[in-house]
Amino acid sequence: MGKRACEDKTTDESQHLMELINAFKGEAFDTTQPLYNAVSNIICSMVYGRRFEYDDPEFTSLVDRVNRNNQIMGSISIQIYNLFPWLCQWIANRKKFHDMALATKKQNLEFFSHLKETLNPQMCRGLVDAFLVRQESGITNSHFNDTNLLITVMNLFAAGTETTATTLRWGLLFMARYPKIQDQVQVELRSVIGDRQVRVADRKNLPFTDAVIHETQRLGNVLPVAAPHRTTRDITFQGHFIKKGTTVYPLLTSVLHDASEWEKPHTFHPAHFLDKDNKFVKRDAFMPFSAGQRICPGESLARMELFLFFSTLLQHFRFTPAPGVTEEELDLTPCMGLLHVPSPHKLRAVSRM
Ligand code: HEM
Repeated sequence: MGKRACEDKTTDESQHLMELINAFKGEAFDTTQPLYNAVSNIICSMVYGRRFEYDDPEFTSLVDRVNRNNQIMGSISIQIYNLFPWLCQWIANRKKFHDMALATKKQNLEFFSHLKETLNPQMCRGLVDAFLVRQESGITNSHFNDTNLLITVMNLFAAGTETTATTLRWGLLFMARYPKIQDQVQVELRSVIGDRQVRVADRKNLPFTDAVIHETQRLGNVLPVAAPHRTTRDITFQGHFIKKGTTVYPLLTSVLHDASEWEKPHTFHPAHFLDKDNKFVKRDAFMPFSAGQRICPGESLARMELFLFFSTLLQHFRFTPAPGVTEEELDLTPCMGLLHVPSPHKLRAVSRM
């Protein structure tokens, strides 16, 4: 993930995303759908080996279900169900969740069967092809079975779409809310990149833009709670004894907003990631992808997508609040759920080219 082929797919997708945004002709729009489409297509390219047109019904239904699934997973009723599973028959969202998972499963099985019919082992189009080639090599007792293929693909969509798209939405919202910071990003992009396509290799020459993206992830805090883990031995942590085998939920917010680590923990302050010479600096407490052996496996892909999509959009558009809304009126309170998603809002994207 995050390698050259992914870079090319992302730069190609950013052109489609810009066309979509251009079609709003400077009118205010909800940023959700365009960003979900672009980010979902990266997963489609990686998994199925092809992108979809944004209005293809196969694609719209897939994107819509992945996102509704995540919303339902974060709903209060499903959280109650997770605590008290015996309540299952009274939880309406549980049925919705299962129905949608079944529809996603059915759709994926159709995609897989088409990919199987057209499989050329010499030319793998994506992850599914590579998996099928392993399956057909006749290895028995292997992890390359049908269930693992389906679950892997569904996991990549669930884990890799809303996280990245929501971070980008926070980034654009912060830019509209703090126009002076947006000015600085655009001045840097203009002087280092000009009109050409941004590449991953440019990141080291764009310290301010890089700092803004890191600060977006820190303050946006898209995934406040990492995946549940289990202690592998008895341990005493901060004075509390935790028995081996206990389920623990790492709270990433406690690090990303820790007042002993960050100079301005609750403010959008890109200087958190800049030294006195305005060079980019890494910070140990920056861990939106969690840490340790189970750190997010999509980190490098996500970081590449965030950089390329964000820089390309800022290079081409000026983001401002909808007419009649002042910058100060843009609400930065997140909606509660599994993910921290910005409250509903619209932005204008005015072409700079
Ligand atoms: C800004 C974007 C993203 C953020 C903030 C993020 C964050 C995280 C976090 C905090 C975890 C839990 C790690 C733990 O167990 O402690 C995780 C797990 C995971 N992420 Fe990401 N992620 C992002 C994008 C992606 C992308 C693009 C992919 C794949 C294409 C991906 C695939 C996964 C998978 C498969 C897991 C589960 C790993 C496991 O069970 O061990 N993520 N992610």
